[in-house]
Amino acid sequence: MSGKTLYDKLWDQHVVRSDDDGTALIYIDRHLVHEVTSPQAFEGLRLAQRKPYRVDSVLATPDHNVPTSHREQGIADPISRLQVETLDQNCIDFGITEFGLADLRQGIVHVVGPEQGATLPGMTVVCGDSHTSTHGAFGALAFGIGTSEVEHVLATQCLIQRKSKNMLVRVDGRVKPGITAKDIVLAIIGEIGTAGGTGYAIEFAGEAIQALSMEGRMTVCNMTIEAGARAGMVAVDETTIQYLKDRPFAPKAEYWDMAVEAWRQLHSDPDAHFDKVVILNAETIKPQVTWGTSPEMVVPVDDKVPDPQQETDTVKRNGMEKALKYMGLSANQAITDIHLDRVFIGSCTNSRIEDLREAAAVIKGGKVASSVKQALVVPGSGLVKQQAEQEGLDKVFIEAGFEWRDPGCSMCLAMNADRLESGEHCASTSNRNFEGRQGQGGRTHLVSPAMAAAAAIAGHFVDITG
Ligand SMILES: CC(C)[C@H](C(=O)O)[C@@H](O)C(=O)O
Ligand code: SF4
Repeated sequence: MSGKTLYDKLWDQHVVRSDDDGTALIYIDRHLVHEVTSPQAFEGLRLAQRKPYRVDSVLATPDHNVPTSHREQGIADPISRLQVETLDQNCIDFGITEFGLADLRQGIVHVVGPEQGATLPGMTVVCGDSHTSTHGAFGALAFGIGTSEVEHVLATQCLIQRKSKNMLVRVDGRVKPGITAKDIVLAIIGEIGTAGGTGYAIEFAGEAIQALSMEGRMTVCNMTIEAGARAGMVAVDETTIQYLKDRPFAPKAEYWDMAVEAWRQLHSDPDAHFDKVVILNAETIKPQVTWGTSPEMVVPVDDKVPDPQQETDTVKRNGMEKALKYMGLSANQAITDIHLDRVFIGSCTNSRIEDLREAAAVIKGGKVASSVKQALVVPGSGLVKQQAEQEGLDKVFIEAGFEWRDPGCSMCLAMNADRLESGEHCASTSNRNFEGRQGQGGRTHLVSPAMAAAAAIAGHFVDITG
């Protein structure tokens, strides 16, 4: 019998009951909650006169609808205000810990969980949000769920699931200087496509992944959902353990030692079987830029916008033509000729301290190009913001002409005041570039924080490694 993958181990440790039809009831250790997908779930609990099964497993924070400036004025948009106030009230009524708008610890739920040590190795972590895959970076089984499942987990601490197949994405070798986790994951999606991971749980491994910090691993796992897989994960190692030590929700004293011992088992066995294996060479990865309306429409910055005429598959060709039209780009145009109207550094993909450091390092001394209407830096949490300010990063951004905002999802999606106007091109460190994602008619180019910062200064994309 072959050994177990990391995913097999996490799955087996949480099965409460398996049924012959292939479904299983699994136990959930951590439930993260935000304002968008929770109101009906709490309403369901109320109607059924239920209480949360394990209230200390739940942690809530508003993120999608929060303003990122002038918070003292409250939330202007009535729908956004209602969502945030409803979360506050639900957390009070059900006794749930919430980092509200006025709390320094508030931020994007996928930044807040790990930062607090609320996400730990070996856990099952769910949230009514597709980017819950982020938390898999800690050797946890983490995936997004729908609102009815949010209610189910609140009420029972369990979920009915079907086990996925195992996929290994191995990135061998070391990346070149200037290449970040974002470039790695965009290159992976460029390779396997947005449906490449459908039906699989992906484990990311190899020298280039092991060499990443926890922030980098979170960036990679964050975009697993963009590769079609609900869960992505990385094995536990010293990097994981060091990151978690002394975090507020992490175990303390003798419990810490016991936990670390158990966490060290959280890796795939050498003889584990994967249903699919994809291998990339880190040395060949260049800074990535998306040119289209899907994360798989990505090329290296020194390349050109692809020509649909060269595509033999008619479905793909039509998709490319449609994307080029929406994006206002022409075939064979150099990526470095794409001019930017706005720049957004933020989102649960790239708003952690390291991301801000990388962006600031590129800016040093430079000024945002006069052709760029707006360049935003939105830290992922109040604590990230505070840390960045202690390091003086805010000054680097502000002096260069960036706006230094308060934490939230911001321009990642058009659910708050920060958005693109129709036709505008944006260099964005977020994870989705679908039509209208950052505002109706807006044109998103997904890049790393360093690439976004360099584009803000130049006014167009530049090869930061060239
Ligand atoms: C609003 C929420 C349900 C959604 C998600 O699930 O991912 C959002 O976070 C997104 O990134 O599109
Ligand atoms: S930052 Fe963007 S991707 Fe992340 S949870 Fe918020 S809206 Fe979703």
